[in-house]
Amino acid sequence: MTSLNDGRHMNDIAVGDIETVAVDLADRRYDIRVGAGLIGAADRELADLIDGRHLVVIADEGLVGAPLGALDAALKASTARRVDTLTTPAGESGKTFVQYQDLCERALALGIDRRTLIVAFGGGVVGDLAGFVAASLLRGLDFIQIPTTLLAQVDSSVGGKTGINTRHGKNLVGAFHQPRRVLIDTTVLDSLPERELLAGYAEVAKYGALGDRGFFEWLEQHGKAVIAGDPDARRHAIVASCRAKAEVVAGDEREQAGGRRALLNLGHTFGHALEAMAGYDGSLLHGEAVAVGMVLAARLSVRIGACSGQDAERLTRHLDAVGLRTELDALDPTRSWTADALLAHMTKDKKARDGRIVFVLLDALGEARVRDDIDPAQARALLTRQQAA
Ligand SMILES: NC(=O)c1ccc[n+]([C@@H]2O[C@H](COP(=O)([O-])OP(=O)(O)OC[C@H]3O[C@@H](n4cnc5c(N)ncnc54)[C@H](O)[C@@H]3O)[C@@H](O)[C@H]2O)c1
Ligand SMILES: O=C(O)C(=O)C[C@@H](O)[C@H](O)[C@H](O)COP(=O)(O)O
Ligand SMILES: [Zn+2]
Repeated sequence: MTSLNDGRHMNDIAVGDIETVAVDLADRRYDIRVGAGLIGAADRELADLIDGRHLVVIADEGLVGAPLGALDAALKASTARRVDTLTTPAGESGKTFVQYQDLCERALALGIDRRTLIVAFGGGVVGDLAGFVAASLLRGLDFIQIPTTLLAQVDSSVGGKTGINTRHGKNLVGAFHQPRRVLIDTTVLDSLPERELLAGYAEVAKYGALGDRGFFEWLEQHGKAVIAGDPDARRHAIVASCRAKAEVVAGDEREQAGGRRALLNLGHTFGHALEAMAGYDGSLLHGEAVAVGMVLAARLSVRIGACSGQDAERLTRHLDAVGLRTELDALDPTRSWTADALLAHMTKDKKARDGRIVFVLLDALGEARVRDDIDPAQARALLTRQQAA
């Protein structure tokens, strides 16, 4: 493992083969570029977009050191008119109104204009926050995503959902704002702590569970290699995930009723409620909540007769096998995750309609469906039973 501040210059890493995944959104079409060493090659990779512009990098403060140094050096070697960097606190507790306001004010103090290009450099927190800053500053600035966590590389940097948390729940204030490009440097994950890798892996497994049984089977064979850092396995998992997400987003950019994008919320109806209850304090990471949320969604699917117990069990076994927690009680045994409190949070989910909770459930492993016909008593009974277990 490479530490963040070991002095190694990421510009020194040779750029390997690069794969391109297109997000096909007509006039807002963009490319996701995946390869080793792309941060140090950002000047070349972004040359067509930089073109004499003022760049404002919004970076996770935890990346100060080698990764940010490498990006800064590459951007300063580009044709940018000027490069400024604003850092913002690491972790979920930083995805707030306060940080959003602070970043907007600091960016405005730099003398930005409508040609300023925002560069989001960090995990999903910084991507969502910087994306929302870009969506709203001067009513919309171009932005680039350079994701540095597994979660951000496979999910949050793609698709244009940006936003912040509120005391009422996750991502309740935000905007759809697509990036102009996504630059995925697979080597930056070498410094990511295992807990964060695992949390990101939950979103990788999600793509298999919701729509691609073949990919899920591949993950059963190679998931541990993805987490351990095998370069080929990791790259395959990232590219396959980006392809899956790009396809869904291209077909349903804004999560319309009846569209497919809501499927990407598998595990999130329960997961976001768990995160809200945990208080965004780092005790429960987004991906960790999604893993438990997917297991609860699978069990609810079995309970209503939509999915076989074997498939639900297989999903749980795989998440368990790679090292993710799958049971409510394993999250924090001292906390009471009561059904009432969880259901109250779930009614505030953005998918809810007219007071009805909308779930993403499984018909089978690899086949998910959005369900607005679930009696909340079924979810209550499931959650009550999980607690008693
Ligand atoms: N917009 C979307 O479509 C979407 C999709 C999924 C998740 N999300 C959001 O993403 C957020 C979670 O993102 P996350 O899991 O990336 O968490 P994160 O952004 O908090 O990053 C996790 C931690 O890793 C550190 N870190 C980042 N890169 C590193 C690196 N290369 N080496 C070492 N440490 C590094 C950060 O400082 C932070 O402490 C949640 O807020 C979630 O709601 C959004
Ligand atoms: O991109 C999407 O669409 C997703 O649902 C991806 C999720 O992994 C992500 O956590 C997203 O932010 C959740 O969406 P939200 O609309 O419930 O905030
Ligand atoms: Zn998610």
